Amino acid sequence: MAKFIPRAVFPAQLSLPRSYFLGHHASGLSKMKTMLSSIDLIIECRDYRVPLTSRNPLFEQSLAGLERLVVYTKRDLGSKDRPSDRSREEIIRRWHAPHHTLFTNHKSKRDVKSVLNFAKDYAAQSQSLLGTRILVVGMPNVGKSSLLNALRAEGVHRPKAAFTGAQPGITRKIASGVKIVDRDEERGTEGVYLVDTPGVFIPFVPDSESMMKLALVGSVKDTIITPVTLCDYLLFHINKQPQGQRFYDEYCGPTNDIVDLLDAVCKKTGRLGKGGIPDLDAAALWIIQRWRQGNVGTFLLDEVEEDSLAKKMNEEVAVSLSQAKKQRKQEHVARGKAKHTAA
Ligand SMILES: Nc1nc2c(ncn2[C@@H]2O[C@H](COP(=O)(O)OP(=O)(O)OP(=O)(O)O)[C@@H](O)[C@H]2O)c(=O)[nH]1
Repeated sequence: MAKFIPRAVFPAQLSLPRSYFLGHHASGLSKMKTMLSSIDLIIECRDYRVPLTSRNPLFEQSLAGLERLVVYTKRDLGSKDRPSDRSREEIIRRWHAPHHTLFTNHKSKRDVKSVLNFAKDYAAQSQSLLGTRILVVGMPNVGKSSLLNALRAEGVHRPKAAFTGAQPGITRKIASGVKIVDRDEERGTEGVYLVDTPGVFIPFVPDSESMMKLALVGSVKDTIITPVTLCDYLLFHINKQPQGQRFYDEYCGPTNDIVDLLDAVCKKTGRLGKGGIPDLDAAALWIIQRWRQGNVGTFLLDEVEEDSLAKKMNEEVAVSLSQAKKQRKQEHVARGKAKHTAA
């Protein structure tokens, strides 16, 4: 039998939307800016599976100058604590230096404690008389509220204070501070409070592949990109993993054809519509959900190398320059039209 060769590239999807910047993202961001003077520390949450694509230039601009802890959430979905995972994390740490970086699974006591200890040490150092206020920011659905709840449970043994959910946009407004560390007389520190914020999406996603990555990790609603396209992109990544096809070999042999895979899944799992027609969308959504739950491999969608962040930042500059050029052109055309109408 011929050796299976996975696709080397995924074709650009020119018709895909590349923005998802909603009203509550914009209002959340402007409210955050007005609060910064009363904030001591920022915790920026990033999804472990997309350490580059989840970089939001809006946070870089708005939060520059403030002390920041970068927390990579959902580590359990991207790492098995192999030596290769640990060396990747070292690279990511170096990207963010001098900011401190931590990697968490919200269900791991050890991971949650590492964030809590950072917050306690920070509070001890800053000796704020009014207590320490920490703003938690990040892309939609990255796990901000889950982290807040886990920190509160671990730190002050109190019940959940924020709603969480598998779709983006559960948190719509900035809440008031939630206590995660009590006043400590011995250390002479006041309490530590976390302020949860709505997820804020990137204003303009540079390419269709980045949009699909953000959709796969759940930063955009599942209705924005068709499930079959998204699942096809996931299949592209699955096939790139060593023995990736073992995640679907109970349905069919190795394939680069998403319809073949979905067809086989529909037949085996009974996802059939009227007249026995395979429900490809339902099968695609099912595979995507299984991946999101960690049942279809533990891998990243971004490639992490020492210089990847620098490259990404250069791309961002190029995109914003070309957008500025486009905007100037549109303004020029609009001015021309206005003159014509006036004449
Ligand atoms: N596997 C795993 N799932 C997580 C982790 N953290 C959060 N989640 C899940 O991710 C989903 C989103 O979590 P939320 O805490 O609601 O995310 P958010 O960033 O507050 O979302 P927005 O309301 O869009 O701002 C939920 O289904 C959580 O259970 C994690 O460390 N590991």
